[in-house]
Amino acid sequence: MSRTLIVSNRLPTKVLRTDEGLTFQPSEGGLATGLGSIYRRGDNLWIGWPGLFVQDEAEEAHISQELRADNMAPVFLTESEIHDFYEGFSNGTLWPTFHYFSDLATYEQSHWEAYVAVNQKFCEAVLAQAGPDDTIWVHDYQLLLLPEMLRRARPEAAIGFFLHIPFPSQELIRVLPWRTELLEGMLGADLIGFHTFGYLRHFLSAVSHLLGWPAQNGQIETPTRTIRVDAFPMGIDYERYAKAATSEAALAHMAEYREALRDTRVILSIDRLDYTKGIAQRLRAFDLLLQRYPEWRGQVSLIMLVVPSRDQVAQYASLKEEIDELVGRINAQYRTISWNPILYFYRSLPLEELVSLYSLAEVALVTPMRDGMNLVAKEFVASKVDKKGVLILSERAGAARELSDAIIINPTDMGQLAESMHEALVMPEEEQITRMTAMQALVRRYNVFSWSRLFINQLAYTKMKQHTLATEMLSNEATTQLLTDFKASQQRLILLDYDGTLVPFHPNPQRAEPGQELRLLLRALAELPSTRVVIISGRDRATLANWLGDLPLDFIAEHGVWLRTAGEDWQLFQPLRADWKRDLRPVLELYVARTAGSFIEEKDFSLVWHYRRADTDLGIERAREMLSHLSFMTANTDLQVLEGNKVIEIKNAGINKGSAAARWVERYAPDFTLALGDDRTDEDTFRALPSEAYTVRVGSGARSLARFHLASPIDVRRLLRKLLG
Ligand SMILES: O=P(O)(O)OC[C@H]1O[C@H](O[C@H]2O[C@H](CO)[C@@H](O)[C@H](O)[C@H]2O)[C@H](O)[C@@H](O)[C@@H]1O
Ligand SMILES: O=c1ccn([C@@H]2O[C@H](COP(=O)(O)OP(=O)(O)O)[C@@H](O)[C@H]2O)c(=O)[nH]1
Ligand SMILES: [Mg+2]
Repeated sequence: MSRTLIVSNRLPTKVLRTDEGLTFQPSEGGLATGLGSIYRRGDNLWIGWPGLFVQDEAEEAHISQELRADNMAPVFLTESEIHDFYEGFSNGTLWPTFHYFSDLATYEQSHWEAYVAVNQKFCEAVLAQAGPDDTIWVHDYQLLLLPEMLRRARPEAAIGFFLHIPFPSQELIRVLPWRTELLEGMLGADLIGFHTFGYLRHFLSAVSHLLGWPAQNGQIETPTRTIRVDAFPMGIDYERYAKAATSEAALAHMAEYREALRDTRVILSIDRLDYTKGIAQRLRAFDLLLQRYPEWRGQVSLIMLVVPSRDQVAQYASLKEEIDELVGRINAQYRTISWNPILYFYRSLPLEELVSLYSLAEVALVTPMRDGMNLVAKEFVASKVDKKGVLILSERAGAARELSDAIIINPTDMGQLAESMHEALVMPEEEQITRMTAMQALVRRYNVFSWSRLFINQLAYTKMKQHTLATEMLSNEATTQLLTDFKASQQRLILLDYDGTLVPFHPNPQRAEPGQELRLLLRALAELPSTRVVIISGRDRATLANWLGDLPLDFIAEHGVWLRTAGEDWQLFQPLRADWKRDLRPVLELYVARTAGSFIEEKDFSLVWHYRRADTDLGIERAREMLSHLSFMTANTDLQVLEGNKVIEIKNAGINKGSAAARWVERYAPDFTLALGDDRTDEDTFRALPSEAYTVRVGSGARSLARFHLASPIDVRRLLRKLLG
């Protein structure tokens, strides 16, 4: 039976070493609490780190056995892995970078090496568990390399990846020395999920700027695969919180707290200790509230629960000191014998106590500087059974995209924060209920179960589409058949596109020379008996002649405008005009001036605008503009505007690679035809050939008229070498 394997750095259970021996406790943090409710459903398995350094094999065996019974498989980390991978690269490099705290980030080669090694360790742990039909769902920034590692070991596996933290602007990603590896690591997945559309957009822009792979309709095309990307805002186990809020235990706690607090009103703040959560800023804003509105002194207390987290990382330890100091100062300044401004707890609490705090508080103050989602905000909403209470929420938490009925604030605007607390404290009950009702409907409906169902279904759908849409890979069997047919044939025709097919793209087109190895290969092919090898390219004839003209090859240049049979002169496909260039060249020049990095290539009977070296987004934008501009200018002429890979070409209509290829078929009547090409213009060739021809599209999984697919120029050359026998 197929299962889902959840893979994350932290397991939902953490093991602690206490005086009484090992104890097992629920983990804190949104990933563990959020997903904790779903993995037990069905026969699923969760693979991850149990949160401590294990001393010996006996301890390891004991922990494995205990966790196994609860559908968990532990990955143990050594002390130095915890230091370099977890505290170092994950929480000292990636966490600050992805939360826009780049100045706190460290860049240590040894931490990076540990990150690679631990991702590899996770890869082996997954491979040891995963059956061929299992779905693998990898989570979060500690495992960015894992999808690609798994992909290499299991090319066909269904692999999903979800990022729980923000994905920042590509300006921050590009600072990372290992940015390429990290992005490529994620792209090993079939489906990549983010909490918000904003994070998704940043990711697509990073992939397009830093790797050069464009996206369309939520899909990224790499040279070898198509990857789906989407936003899936994570939810919570709504009923668990709603039920817990009315449980006997929670009601008992509530009564106890209420008695101790008498009629003091409560503002609540709950987070892991983290500089991204804006805890210190929140304290200063509370101070400001008491200054601006002295009437709240003695009336309102801030209950602040801070859960210990990552205390071995330097910035976390110093933040703890700052908070201690601030709480001390504010309390010392305002407290009275019967009233404490801030009730500060530095520990974690069990669910019933947590929920009774949610119920008790009139206001929840969730004001992170940056937060992937923030589940505390949703848990507060779910726990408000009587629908009274106000949520103050940072616009920089993922949750703010959904919870628009909260009071949305900018967490750095101290004045706004203080005012929002006042506003919350005086908000009429009716308005509280209206807002809370709307938020509850949303949090109840888009809960953690629907979230995971949506992701897993989307992953299955993506996988299915990959199978049905992709042109068949040129398999070993198909290659064997191709070679047999080739040997048996009397007259062979081989049509080879140049860029993207025989050689990879180069940012400067004039630098994509063939090289000695390719030249030897082409010569050997052309010297086989009864074999015509044709270079069929959009390039100008001079360049092709310069690079390959001395070889016994035929040429189709400028997309079919110029033709040359080996040993003869160039001929025009048909008489053509070029006087239109005079009118259109200034238009292209205008776009060159407006698009840094773009340039014009002039051929005898066409003009090409190249934007491969321009900023990717600007290039796409200008290309769109140019297309509409040119379609207006070329209406009712016999010119054609053609879009290619980062180029726009204007040429005479009716002449293309297909019409030229047809001439060769007519002239030589081959009984074996092989055509290879990577671009839209090569589809004309594929269309023009008889159905028994071997047509092969090179590159990504785009739809093609070709019968087969090959991944890259490397595979093309490998195939051509096989023809030599
Ligand atoms: O494992 P730790 O180092 O102890 O840290 C705890 C977790 O913190 C982060 O949680 C995030 O996930 C939440 C759910 O998607 C989201 O609401 C929140 O905004 C994130 O910060 C981290 O991403 C997890 O990997 C950690 O386990
Ligand atoms: O004493 C506590 C306080 C909080 N939490 C949980 O920790 C999670 C925090 O998740 P959130 O998404 O708000 O932020 P993260 O810590 O993941 O960045 C929430 O589910 C809380 O219920 C907990 O388990 N014990
Ligand atoms: Mg090409």
